[in-house]
Amino acid sequence: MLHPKNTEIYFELNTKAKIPALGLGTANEPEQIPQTKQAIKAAIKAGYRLIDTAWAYQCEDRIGEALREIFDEGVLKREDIFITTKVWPTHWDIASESIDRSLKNLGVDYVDLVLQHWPLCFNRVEDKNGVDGIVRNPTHEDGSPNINTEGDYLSTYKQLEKMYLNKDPRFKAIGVSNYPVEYLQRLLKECTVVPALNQVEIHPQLPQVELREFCQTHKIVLESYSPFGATGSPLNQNQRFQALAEKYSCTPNDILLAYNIRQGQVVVPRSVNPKNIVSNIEFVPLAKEDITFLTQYGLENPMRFRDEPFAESIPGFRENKN
Ligand SMILES: NC(=O)C1=CN([C@@H]2O[C@H](COP(=O)(O)OP(=O)(O)OC[C@H]3O[C@@H](n4cnc5c(N)ncnc54)[C@H](OP(=O)(O)O)[C@@H]3O)[C@@H](O)[C@H]2O)C=CC1
Ligand SMILES: O=C1O[C@H](CO)[C@@H](O)[C@@H]1O
Repeated sequence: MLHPKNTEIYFELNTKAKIPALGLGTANEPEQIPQTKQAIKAAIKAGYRLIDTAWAYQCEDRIGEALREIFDEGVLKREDIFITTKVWPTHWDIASESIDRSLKNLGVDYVDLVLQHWPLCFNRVEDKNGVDGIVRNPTHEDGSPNINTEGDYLSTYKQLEKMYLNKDPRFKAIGVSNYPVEYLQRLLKECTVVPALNQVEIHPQLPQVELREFCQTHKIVLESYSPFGATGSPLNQNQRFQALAEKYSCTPNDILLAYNIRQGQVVVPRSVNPKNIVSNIEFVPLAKEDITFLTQYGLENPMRFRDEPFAESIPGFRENKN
């Protein structure tokens, strides 16, 4: 049977815009940041049309360089690529400035989606070695996160909402990231614009069943980050996923991508390896019973791979750490 490639599948946001099911993640390790430009070019050549980035990844300028060269070739235009960027908690009270900075770095007039990166407020600490002169993850002397205790995490989304309602031309849709159900419930009570998307860690060992049901009810697209368990792709070593890969004659990574895409979830695997970038476009028709099996396995053996000390206060983040 003929199947589409992952890059040929699109989902719909509550704005009616189409979002590709597969995108390229760009939270590269610091030593890999210089490889971002070639990774973007390899991905676009392979058919990717979604780039997931953020001010905090320190690679938006390299994505901008790649896009300039791609657009100069004259085959693809800005509107052919879906770009997501995010507002980091250091910019929780200056979301508009953060968007300006990202657009300048990326060299584009607008992004398709802007997300609040984390429901947290950091104090801004200046340091010439920081990102644009700002410490990305500020901490106190004892190492604990330097949270602005007066700040309200919902304030960032409210700023995005106000700009969106004023038809700000710098972005087409707004959303959130790392929001648990409790925070979404509060957001829906206090805001009128339903987030188009919530980006969270999702894979068979963190199936996010409750969040998934909530987002489905409210027509919020879920997007999976760390689909392979982050750096080194540790999930592809899991024997259960390897056994399923044998059944479908594919790789465990293909199973992990299909787990999301087959459930209507956008997925943004990261790679700077052109071979892996190309291989990740292979679609696998993972059957319903195998998705159920994987989810059940995850409910019994939950594991969160992206552990951030600053996320301790967010409901759900303390449990199941790798
Ligand atoms: N909103 C948020 O808070 C967060 C968002 N994200 C987003 O999600 C993206 C993905 O998550 P991330 O945590 O980076 O990690 P992933 O789960 O995507 O794993 C990345 C690792 O998988 C490897 N890999 C990729 N493809 C293959 C393959 N086919 N076979 C074997 N190994 C492979 C990569 O190595 P190689 O380069 O050698 O291919 C890399 O080491 C991020 O880049 C970012 O855009 C991530 C974390 C938090
Ligand atoms: O999106 C993200 O990626 C990083 C790693 O750079 C993580 O902290 C953040 O939420």
